[in-house]
Amino acid sequence: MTRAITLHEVSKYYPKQPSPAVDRFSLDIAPGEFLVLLGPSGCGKSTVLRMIAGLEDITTGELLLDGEYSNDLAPGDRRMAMVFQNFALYPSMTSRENIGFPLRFEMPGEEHGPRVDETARILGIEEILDRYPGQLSGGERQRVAMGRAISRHPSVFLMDEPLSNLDAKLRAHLRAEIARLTHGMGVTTVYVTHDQAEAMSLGDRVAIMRSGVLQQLSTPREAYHLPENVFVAAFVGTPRINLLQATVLAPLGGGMWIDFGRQRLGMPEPLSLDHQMLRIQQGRRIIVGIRSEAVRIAQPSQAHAGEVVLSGIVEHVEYQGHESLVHLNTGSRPAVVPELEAPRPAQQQSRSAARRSAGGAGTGLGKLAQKAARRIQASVPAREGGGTGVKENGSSNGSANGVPPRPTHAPGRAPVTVMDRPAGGPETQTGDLVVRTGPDIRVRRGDRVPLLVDLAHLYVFDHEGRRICPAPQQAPRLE
Ligand SMILES: Nc1ncnc2c1ncn2[C@@H]1O[C@H](COP(=O)(O)OP(=O)(O)OP(=O)(O)O)[C@@H](O)[C@H]1O
Repeated sequence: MTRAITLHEVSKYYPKQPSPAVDRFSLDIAPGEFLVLLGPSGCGKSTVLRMIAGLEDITTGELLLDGEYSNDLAPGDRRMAMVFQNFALYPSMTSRENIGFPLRFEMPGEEHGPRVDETARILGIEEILDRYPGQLSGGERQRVAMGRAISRHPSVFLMDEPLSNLDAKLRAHLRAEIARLTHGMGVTTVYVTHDQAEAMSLGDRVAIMRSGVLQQLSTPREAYHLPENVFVAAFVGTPRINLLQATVLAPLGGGMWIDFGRQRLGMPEPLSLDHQMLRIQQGRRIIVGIRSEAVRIAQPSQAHAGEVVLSGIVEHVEYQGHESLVHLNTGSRPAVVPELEAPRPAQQQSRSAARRSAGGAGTGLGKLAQKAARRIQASVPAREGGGTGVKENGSSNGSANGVPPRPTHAPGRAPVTVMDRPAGGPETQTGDLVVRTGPDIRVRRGDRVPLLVDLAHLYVFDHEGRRICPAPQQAPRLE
């Protein structure tokens, strides 16, 4: 049996925390769907997962399982199995005993052997059934942990960064295995990760979160091609999308340019519908997003229809084997999305990892884990609020043009804070634009090279970070 999960306007307030860890979060997960919760550390992913599991109380809002109100359903009655980052195996039990352990409670008095053997066969771990966790590699331990979840025949898998403790090669391998297993079993899966590549490759859909607020719920393809805001655009995709500050110039006499300061992009006439919509941004600060594959190094004479000309000075070439990434300085000012710039502290475990190691081994849905979660003190840094607009050169929310400020954000939709980064500052030394090229590109540091930008893949975000081009209502559906 597999379940439908609905979260309706769910919020979570932890004691003594000024802002909610999860803020009016709504989501429908279909039976058998693989849904990924994606976002930076501290954005509330694990809290959502734990509320679904019943390990965390829901402060306001509703959880429905197969349409039934389930906020108060005991964790053990939800038929869900959890897989954690730290494997959570009992060190004094063999793999066989670890996999069979939850069956003592699920199938009391019954013979567990056949169920354990069946699970081991699915996972290809028959050979390690008689070994202890200390005698297993990280990948094998995680397979055993998954075995323990699978053997229960749950109706839902809840996976909290299950691959983060493994090296990159093993991660990629197990990722494929998880996709195969969960789809094969048709079990509804909710998977938490901060790794966008993992989310993109695994999820039927991804729910991208920031500061407790759902930013976008879509297929991975739509998140990449039609990001709803600058945060999603910057979070999804490697290398990160180029984000440049600009102004729209649209004089009454005609013509339209996107002005980056030292260079301008001329919009071809007649203006497309999307570009006509940009006219209302005349004089305002905008953020332009250009993916690195939407620019090529080529002479203006080679431009196709829809390509416009820029130029840049080569700062650095990153050789990647199958391609090269050319870092260029176009003299523009990059826009910074604060939550994405701060690196994940090396020493600090993710909060969910800290909570899990405090909880120790177990089935993950027991009282022990619940108590351990509550022991986590409010020692984490204060989070930013829901976002108040753009921090750039004192420009305000459109009121300078006589336009009244926008109302505060709709439930669950906070504007995205974007910060100014001065041109010519230390950051621009590594280039403000990254262009993807073939591996054999012959350019040297200091060369000025001509660039062609494909306008069909140009994103424009307003000063609050919302995508305005392609216009939300015009965007073609991808599926
Ligand atoms: N028990 C708690 N008491 C107080 N605040 C908490 C508690 N657990 C989590 N938080 C706060 O709630 C917010 C969301 O935490 P959560 O662990 O859900 O984020 P996350 O996105 O899963 O992060 P990570 O990837 O680091 O695990 C954070 O700001 C965190 O500080």
